[in-house]
Amino acid sequence: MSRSDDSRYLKGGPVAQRIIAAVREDAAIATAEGFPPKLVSITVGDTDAVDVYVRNQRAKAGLAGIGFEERRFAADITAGELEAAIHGLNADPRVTGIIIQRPVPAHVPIKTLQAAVHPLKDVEGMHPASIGNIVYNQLDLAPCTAAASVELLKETGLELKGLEVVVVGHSEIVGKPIAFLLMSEGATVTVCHHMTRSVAAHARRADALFVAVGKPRLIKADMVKPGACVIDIGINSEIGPDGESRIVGDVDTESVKEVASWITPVPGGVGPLTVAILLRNTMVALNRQRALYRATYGVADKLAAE
Ligand SMILES: NC(=O)C1=CN([C@@H]2O[C@H](COP(=O)(O)OP(=O)(O)OC[C@H]3O[C@@H](n4cnc5c(N)ncnc54)[C@H](OP(=O)(O)O)[C@@H]3O)[C@@H](O)[C@H]2O)C=CC1
Ligand SMILES: Nc1nc(=O)c2c([nH]1)NC[C@@H]1CN(c3ccc(C(=O)N[C@@H](CCC(=O)O)C(=O)O)cc3)C=[N+]21
Repeated sequence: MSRSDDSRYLKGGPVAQRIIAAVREDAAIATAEGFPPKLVSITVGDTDAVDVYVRNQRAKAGLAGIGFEERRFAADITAGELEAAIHGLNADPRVTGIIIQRPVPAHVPIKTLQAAVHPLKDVEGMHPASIGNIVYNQLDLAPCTAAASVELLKETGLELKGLEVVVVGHSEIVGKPIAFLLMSEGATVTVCHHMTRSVAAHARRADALFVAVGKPRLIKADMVKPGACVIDIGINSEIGPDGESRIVGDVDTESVKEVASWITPVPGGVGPLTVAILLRNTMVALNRQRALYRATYGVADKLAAE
């Protein structure tokens, strides 16, 4: 391999910084015009991956000039109480965006919660109506992790048209939207899941391999085509050799980086970009709300003046 280790790592930080700088400018203008953006996060129960995400959301929202509020609920809250809380946030004009952190406890139907978020405040693009947009090739507000993963693939400069892509994992929030985004870009997409007969056989054909499963070191070097781009989406907590808790992805990075031409590190890959895109989506939501406001009250003002 002629390239240095470092150039093989596809880092999310620099792309995230560019996005956050642009969001910061937009947020400052909107705030000066009387529309300060604000994101509300809903967490139910306790999960390590969610804690990392929320901590970074708070920090980066602060940098971008977006208000951030975390609502934490006990794991035994009822679905009805959660829905009521979401309806309250829908009705609050100070709230721009709502994100429901996954997973939620098994007794709470996640789809009902996602459908309760008003589509104009759906900064993750998880309402059924929002998911529909990416099927129709309207891509300006897509689920954040999926958008982040595809954006990192684009950083390689690879031609997406006709690219052989394999996605391992088909969750509604990561695997499926990645497949739709890539189909929109002209890639040929294969999606694997736990019933796939041989994930390895598919993975070895991929020019770009996306992995979102939640199993440390699931993807080993012999499952990767030489020269491929590997996007590791997993965020798993484990205890390292030093006895400290650490975050690892779903790919055995040490061995795979010897075969792949590009690999996203964990931490430092998809994660930071996911946070940046969540903030960018918050501004997309704000602009849609402002457009509706203008269309509704702008016309009313004109009528009143006539
Ligand atoms: N970096 C980021 O921004 C984000 C990271 N994540 C991380 O990504 C990972 C996946 O998250 P998420 O999609 O929400 O997880 P889910 O548990 O919802 O989905 C996991 C998927 O992996 C599939 N799967 C399970 N075992 C295998 C296997 N042995 N081979 C192939 N496929 C398998 C499952 O298939 P089936 O349904 O058929 O069982 C399912 O489609 C987690 O580590 C999570 O923490 C998640 C969101 C954002
Ligand atoms: N509705 C919903 N949407 C999600 O997108 C979602 C979710 N629920 N539940 C939890 C998972 C996990 N997730 C992360 C995103 C960024 C980092 C992140 O910023 N990681 C950094 C930081 C590492 C650190 O600070 O230690 C990194 O990978 O470099 C982590 C985890 C989003 N998820």
